[in-house]
Amino acid sequence: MQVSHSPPLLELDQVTVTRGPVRILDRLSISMPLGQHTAILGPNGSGKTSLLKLLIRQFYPSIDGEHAGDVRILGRSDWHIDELRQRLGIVSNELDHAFASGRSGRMTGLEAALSGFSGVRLKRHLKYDGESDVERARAALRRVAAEHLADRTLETMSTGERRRTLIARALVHRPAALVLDEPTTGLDIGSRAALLEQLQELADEGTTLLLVTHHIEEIIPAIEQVVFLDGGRVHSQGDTPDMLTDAALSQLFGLPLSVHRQDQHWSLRVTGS
Ligand SMILES: Nc1ncnc2c1ncn2[C@@H]1O[C@H](COP(=O)(O)OP(=O)(O)OP(=O)(O)O)[C@@H](O)[C@H]1O
Repeated sequence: MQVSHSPPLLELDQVTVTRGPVRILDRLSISMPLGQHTAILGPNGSGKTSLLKLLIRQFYPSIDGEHAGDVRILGRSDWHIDELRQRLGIVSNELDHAFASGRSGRMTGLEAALSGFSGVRLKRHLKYDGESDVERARAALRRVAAEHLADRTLETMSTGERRRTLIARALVHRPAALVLDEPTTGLDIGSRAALLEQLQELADEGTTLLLVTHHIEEIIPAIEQVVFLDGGRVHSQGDTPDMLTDAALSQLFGLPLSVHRQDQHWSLRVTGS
């Protein structure tokens, strides 16, 4: 593990988020060093999307009694969203849907990558700094083997092609970390393997990965730490091989499961009761 002396990538200290009577996140505490590739794994409804919304400032901690939780990213709580986007690349399912069709879907791969500089989602709002940014956007597309998609519109791309283009969009600022929300959802077996290999390469090149998922197959060899989320709380956390056991995953997902590992790839099967 290559952990830097920079502030942690992410620190959540006793964060509660409530909506009416619903306690979506419940005194959640997580600390994740920069340089440590981590997966947050949890069943449906465990709070994964809500955690992402905290990172992109769509959710804020709720006051819980006397206590207000704190979300610190790279040591700071008070980020402006534009500034934050330069340090933290985020590819969420919501972003993926937004770019799949409509006016955002009419952007080309290159325009979509360029839109990462200002975070806009429409071609007419594009703002970037001339040829040097165009070259950086092309370099980001190259990093995820998507340069050939530069002139194709997103609405004509396959799910896997669009996903890679959006990862390039998140990479244009060369962020310290990349946050990915179930990155292989909707991808066939070949596209999934190719994308996971590219994520492994990005991790090897020094981009910290934070993967939020319920697919154990997405836990690539680079992932060193796994945090189990359940009912808006951290259920447990630890080194990947210690966490991905039959007993631990059966308990997390609430049914008998058996874990398999072959050539550093994880998979999960439901076993007979
Ligand atoms: N705005 C909201 N108002 C009320 N309840 C909400 C709201 N947003 C989320 N929840 C509830 O909070 C819980 C966690 O939701 P969240 O979407 O974060 O889970 P998740 O782990 O991402 O699930 P999935 O894997 O199905 O996407 C769920 O029970 C959900 O119904």
